[in-house]
Amino acid sequence: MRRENIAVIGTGYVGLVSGTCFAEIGHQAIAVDRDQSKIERLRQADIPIYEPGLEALVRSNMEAGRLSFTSELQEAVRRSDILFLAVGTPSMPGGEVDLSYLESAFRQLAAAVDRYKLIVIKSTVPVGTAAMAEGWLREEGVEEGRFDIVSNPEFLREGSAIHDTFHSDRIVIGAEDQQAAERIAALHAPLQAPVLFTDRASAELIKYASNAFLAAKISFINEMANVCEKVGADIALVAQGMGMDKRIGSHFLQAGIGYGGSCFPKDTKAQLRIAEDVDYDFKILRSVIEVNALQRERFADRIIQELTEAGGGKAVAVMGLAFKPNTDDLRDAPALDIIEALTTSGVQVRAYDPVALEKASAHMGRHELVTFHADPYEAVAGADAMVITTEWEAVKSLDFGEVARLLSQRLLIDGRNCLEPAAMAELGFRYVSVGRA
Ligand SMILES: NC(=O)c1ccc[n+]([C@@H]2O[C@H](COP(=O)([O-])OP(=O)(O)OC[C@H]3O[C@@H](n4cnc5c(N)ncnc54)[C@H](O)[C@@H]3O)[C@@H](O)[C@H]2O)c1
Ligand SMILES: O=c1ccn([C@@H]2O[C@H](COP(=O)(O)OP(=O)(O)O[C@H]3O[C@H](CO)[C@@H](O)[C@H](O)[C@H]3O)[C@@H](O)[C@H]2O)c(=O)[nH]1
Repeated sequence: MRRENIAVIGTGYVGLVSGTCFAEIGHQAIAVDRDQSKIERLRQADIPIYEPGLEALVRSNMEAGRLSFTSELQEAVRRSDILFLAVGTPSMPGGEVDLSYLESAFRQLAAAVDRYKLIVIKSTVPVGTAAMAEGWLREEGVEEGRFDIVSNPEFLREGSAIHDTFHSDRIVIGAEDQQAAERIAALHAPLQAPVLFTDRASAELIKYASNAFLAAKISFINEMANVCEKVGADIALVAQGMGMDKRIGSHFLQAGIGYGGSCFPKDTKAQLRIAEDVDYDFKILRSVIEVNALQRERFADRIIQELTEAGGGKAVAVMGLAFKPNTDDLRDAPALDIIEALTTSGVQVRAYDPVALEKASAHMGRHELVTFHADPYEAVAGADAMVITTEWEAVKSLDFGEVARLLSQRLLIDGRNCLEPAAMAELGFRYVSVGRA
């Protein structure tokens, strides 16, 4: 294998995980971030995000001299032959993608293009961005022939990012230049993943299409769950039966309070906007987004209805703040919207999360109706109901006999369908879940 000198620009989830994994498979990787405090922490192998297994991998690759961190972008570019861009591409209020971080990184790196550089866009970007980035480099005076730009979207999930990288379903390489494409494929060869070569526009679109399709699966199963509640069917069995059909597949059919996180909400809105910009009304996607927002609202309404029917309780323990287990990421976390809806109705919230508590309290600030608890039993003690918003193992494995004793009313509302209805009923709970009448 040819050992490449790689710079990864941006050390969020994607930059940090992919830079570390490139080092792990034998390349020389330097990870760059403009956030100096992040770089100082990373140099001590102090990982700013919670991602299982990442710290050990960063540490061992730093010790082996294959991974380093810097805030000097141009220095990193001079020392490297392949540059991966993994900066954020957040949503703007109208759904359009904010490419300002990407543009600024391209313009900054231009001054350091002292010889041929192979530049790879790993950030999720709208169709046409790779072509536009060529224009940014030319405007900065970089000569034609000194670079190629390749699109190589990232498909890892938070919480299982390292596993996903080493067991990738596919590596998509969108390029105009065949040699550039083959070099990026060779770089990934130790991962032994299937490679799909495409043009750049198709690669850019594959990323949005994949996220939009997965989000659609979730909204579909959530609507089926809502129907199940009305007709007295069980969504878990419906999903199981559907998933046994290989054409449908069993993944992403978990009904609940809908999707959140740093990707699905922003990427579905971006894809809708991309379609609008070419005069296409992407009707399914519009509904997927609407259903997802409604699912959170329905759940908050259900909690209030259950509290009222149980005699007007006013305090709930909200278990899980991160948008999914095994991450401390709070971006577009359903729990935060649900807490807001509850407090707006005057309900007191006793919030628990095994890893995201500190971030959540910093993010939400002080609120007279919200308290944060590092101990799950303390969160539950004296509350009128327990609400599950993230299916953390630490929540699923609680001693529910003890929870029943600590709650002032045995009301358990499970937004992730992660507990067994019969077992909860046996403990005397009124157990409410999504789509399981
Ligand atoms: N988070 C995920 O699970 C995931 C998965 C697949 C794809 N993506 C996509 O990957 C991209 C990055 O996502 P993320 O969650 O890792 O982002 P993030 O927002 O967590 O991190 C981006 C990092 O880039 C840094 N940065 C911004 N401008 C810079 C510059 N000019 N020079 C150096 N550093 C700079 C920021 O300081 C920040 O640390 C996005 O486009 C996202 O949609 C994310
Ligand atoms: O059956 C399911 C599966 C997921 N979710 C929710 O969907 C959201 C996203 O989950 P997941 O896809 O596991 O996490 P992400 O880390 O956001 O990963 C998605 O977004 C990334 C960023 O683009 C992509 O790289 C990944 O392929 C894509 O799965 C979370 O809120 C989950 O709770 C459900 O409600 N039901």
